[in-house]
Amino acid sequence: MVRLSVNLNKVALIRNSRGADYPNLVKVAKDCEAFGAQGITIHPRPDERHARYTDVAALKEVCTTELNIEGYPGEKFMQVVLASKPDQVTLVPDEPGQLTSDHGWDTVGKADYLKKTIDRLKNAGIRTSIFVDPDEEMLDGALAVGTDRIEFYTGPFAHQYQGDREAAIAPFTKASAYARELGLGINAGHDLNLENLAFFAAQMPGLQEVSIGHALVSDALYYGLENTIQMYLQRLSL
Ligand SMILES: CC(=O)[C@@H](O)[C@H](O)COP(=O)(O)O
Ligand SMILES: NCC(=O)COP(=O)(O)O
Repeated sequence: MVRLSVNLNKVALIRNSRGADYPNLVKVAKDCEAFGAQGITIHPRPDERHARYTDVAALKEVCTTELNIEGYPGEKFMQVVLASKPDQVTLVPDEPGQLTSDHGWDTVGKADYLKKTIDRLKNAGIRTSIFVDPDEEMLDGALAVGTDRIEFYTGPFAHQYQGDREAAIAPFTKASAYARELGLGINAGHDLNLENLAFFAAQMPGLQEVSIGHALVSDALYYGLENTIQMYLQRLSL
């Protein structure tokens, strides 16, 4: 089974735009879970333009499925996740102020930093995942730094999907088989949507979890949140 973790960054973005607490992130998270989501993700960035650091503790109190916190492991981020102990922390190599995530870690060049960070998280009992491109050298590096899982950055797959989906998926299928050989758990995310998700999941041996936010929240404008979550779950069950 591939778990669906709903990323609520875009819900937080709407909340923040009026300086009040509506939509309320905790309520939306609980509703997503009631509607079938198997996890909740947020990605607080240093400017807190969508998810805020304080959202981590608030969500930790209510989430009954799996709470996944994504982000660059600056000291503030680390203090917040070590205090709240979400189920999973996904390390992402984003610069402060980056519009959105657009690449995976250099797990070889940043090995010392990643290893120290992963050790701190694992010592606190938190499962770790690191955001990577589908590249065998980077997967070897991921294994060496001790992460439990990797999350494939699926932006390039999503962008190429319309033009040539076989070419788009090929590096991911290959890397996914290699990650399994190494014993790494496999997550994936970025720009997955109703059109590309079923194909992606079907071609990815061992895929454990997808985190989806931008497209899912956008689809909810048309179909409603409950229907939308069911539609994504249906894509994962094909
Ligand atoms: C790592 C990743 O792909 C997601 O966390 C994504 O970056 C969240 O998207 P936004 O921050 O752009 O909403
Ligand atoms: N880790 C990917 C994620 O949480 C959501 O990315 P997107 O669906 O908002 O592109």
